[in-house]
Amino acid sequence: MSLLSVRNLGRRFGGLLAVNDVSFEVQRGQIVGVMGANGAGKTTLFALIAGNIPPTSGDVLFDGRSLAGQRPDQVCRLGVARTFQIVKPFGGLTVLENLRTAALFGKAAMRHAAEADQANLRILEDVGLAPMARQLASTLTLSGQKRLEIARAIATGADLVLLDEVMAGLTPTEVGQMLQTLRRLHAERGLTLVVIEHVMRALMELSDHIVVLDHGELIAQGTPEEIGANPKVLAVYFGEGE
Ligand SMILES: Nc1ncnc2c1ncn2[C@@H]1O[C@H](COP(=O)(O)OP(=O)(O)OP(=O)(O)O)[C@@H](O)[C@H]1O
Repeated sequence: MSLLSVRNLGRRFGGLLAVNDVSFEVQRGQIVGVMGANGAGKTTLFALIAGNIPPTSGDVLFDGRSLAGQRPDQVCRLGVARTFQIVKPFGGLTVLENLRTAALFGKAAMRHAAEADQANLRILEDVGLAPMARQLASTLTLSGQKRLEIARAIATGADLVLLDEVMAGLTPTEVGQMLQTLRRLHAERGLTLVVIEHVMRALMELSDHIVVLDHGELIAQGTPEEIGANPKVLAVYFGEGE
């Protein structure tokens, strides 16, 4: 059984079909990339999976269970966590304190702050933020804040983590480092990842499987090699093929 099944999912905003009859599967342990131009519906797709907004049609199954009508906190407690494109750490709290709520109220459901801190320090080591654990989150660089966002999603104890443009705005060196971090987290923590990214080369390197959205519709899916050679994808990105 797939860990995540997106089934004929749709979301309308007034006259606009932001997500239109989208279906795909994510297997446990996979890294699935989501590609698409600005406004293609990628972030709306994440918001629908994570329960931030309800779908107008279709369904999402997580581990065989429908997420329809579930609030974000309920979806999180089932084991799905997401990051946000615009990072919003609690700037007045330390990096470690930022992770506490996630560990106490997410699927991990830890009972005590000390227990949460111990587990979260290991996560901070994995994302390269351990030296900044006691620093205020507001003092982190953009790359650091993106890493904190990832750490917070993992601290919930999620099996499935949805990463929304965690490489946007990073330098090429930082993108390389982020790819290494994501691969390590995936391998060592047995996470399943769905990754939205505009940095196409990075997405091609990282993903086992890629889905491509265009104007809300899924126009292609397959391995990175298949997507790189798909005429519909080339037409959307480079105005060639077809
Ligand atoms: N709350 C909303 N109300 C009305 N329209 C919305 C809302 N959220 C998104 N949209 C519209 O839905 C479409 C898809 O937006 P979405 O943010 O999902 O695209 P995206 O692929 O994530 O784009 P980007 O790469 O720029 O983040 C866009 O036309 C957007 O303007």
